[in-house]
Amino acid sequence: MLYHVSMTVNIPTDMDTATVEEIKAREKVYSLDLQRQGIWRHIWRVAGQYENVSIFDCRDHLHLHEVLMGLPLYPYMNISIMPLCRHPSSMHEDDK
Ligand SMILES: O=C(O)CC1=CCC(=O)O1
Repeated sequence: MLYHVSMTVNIPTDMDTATVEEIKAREKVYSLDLQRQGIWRHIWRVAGQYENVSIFDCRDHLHLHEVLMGLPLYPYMNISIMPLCRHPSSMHEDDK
């Protein structure tokens, strides 16, 4: 199942820089691993915001939930989710 997910990151301004960098580094490793597995299909930066728009390909809602809960930045995110289904006019067979 495909999901449109937007994540807005709000790291507390009083968190020390080394901790922020360590969490961001873990977030990148986690994200790249999911991208390699084909679970995190796309990620874009929202211009001018500390926000991304992503497409996830998960088995079901519970799988998506577990993937998102595992994000190192999860405690500092607001997340919005839209489940997607294939548009009848889509020419992409894997849009499902
Ligand atoms: O910077 C972000 O939008 C949060 C994030 C998700 C994956 C990643 O590497 O950073």
